[in-house]
Amino acid sequence: METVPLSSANAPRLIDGKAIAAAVTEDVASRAAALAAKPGLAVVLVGEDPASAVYVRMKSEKAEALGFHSVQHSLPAETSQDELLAVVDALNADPAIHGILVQLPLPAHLDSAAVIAAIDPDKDVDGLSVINAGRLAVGDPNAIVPCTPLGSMTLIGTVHGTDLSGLNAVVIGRSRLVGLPMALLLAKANATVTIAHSRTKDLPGLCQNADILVAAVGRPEMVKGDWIKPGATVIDVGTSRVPDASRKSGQRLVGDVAFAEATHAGAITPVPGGVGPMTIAMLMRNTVEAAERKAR
Ligand SMILES: Nc1nc(=O)c2c([nH]1)NC[C@@H]1CN(c3ccc(C(=O)N[C@@H](CCC(=O)O)C(=O)O)cc3)C=[N+]21
Repeated sequence: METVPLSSANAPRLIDGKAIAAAVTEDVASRAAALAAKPGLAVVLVGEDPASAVYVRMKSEKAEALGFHSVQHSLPAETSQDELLAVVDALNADPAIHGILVQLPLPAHLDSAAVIAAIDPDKDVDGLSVINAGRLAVGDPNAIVPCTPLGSMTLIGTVHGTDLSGLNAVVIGRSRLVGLPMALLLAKANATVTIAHSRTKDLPGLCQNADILVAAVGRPEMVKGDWIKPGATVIDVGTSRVPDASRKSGQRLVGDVAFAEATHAGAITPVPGGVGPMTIAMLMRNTVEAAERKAR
């Protein structure tokens, strides 16, 4: 690989997810204030995974900051399937709750598909249910779209606008939460989309053809600099914690892209401060929208 020196002259444009998320949440706050009843968001956490606990707290705090009715259910790791389903049922029946998020992954003894299926589709602000996945696939405007892809599309829009005609997009990852819905949204926006995954042949060569590259694998710095087409827009969905002795915490957050090598990208999202804040902003947006629909 030819190494491109890091200089301000050829550095990629940084896509400031934090600032764009702030604009989204400002709009959400004004929509929330216009409603007679506060939007209600319930976040359910099972077990004590520390990373999940951090994210859940960030979500609850953001909801409170926006004037939402915010409830958090922190259940012990040994919660049974029936106990968790009873919590979901109670939230489904609660008219003060418009959005329900069950933090994933759940402990191994729980059946997450059955839990997600139990959430009222109109309160499924994660967009994970079969109903919302189907609505998205067929273009039903009532689809609740998963937050990370929705936020990623907004970030792409700041570079390319909403019409991606003629652009090649490669999505690495095919998960229900990110890769699959991301590919659908890109195709809907007229991009030519390829879904890549662990069995893809010549992933670097495929990526080199991408005008828009979305990395959603969860493998730290997997995408190398020479995989990136000069001028490409790079959306880095990964957030992995890696050991870093120079930090007080002993670790640092890195994406799926070797950021320091991406000097010739046209635009790139940093980690942290890129897709992550957009995910939370879009969760708030999906919740206020669910509350608006209920009020109609
Ligand atoms: N049902 C469900 N829905 C989810 O949306 C969901 C989930 N389960 N399980 C885990 C993943 C992960 N996730 C993130 C959200 C925000 C940041 C975020 O804001 N990150 C900050 C950094 C935060 C930090 O310092 O740790 C940033 O990138 O700037 C990251 C990751 C949502 N997830």
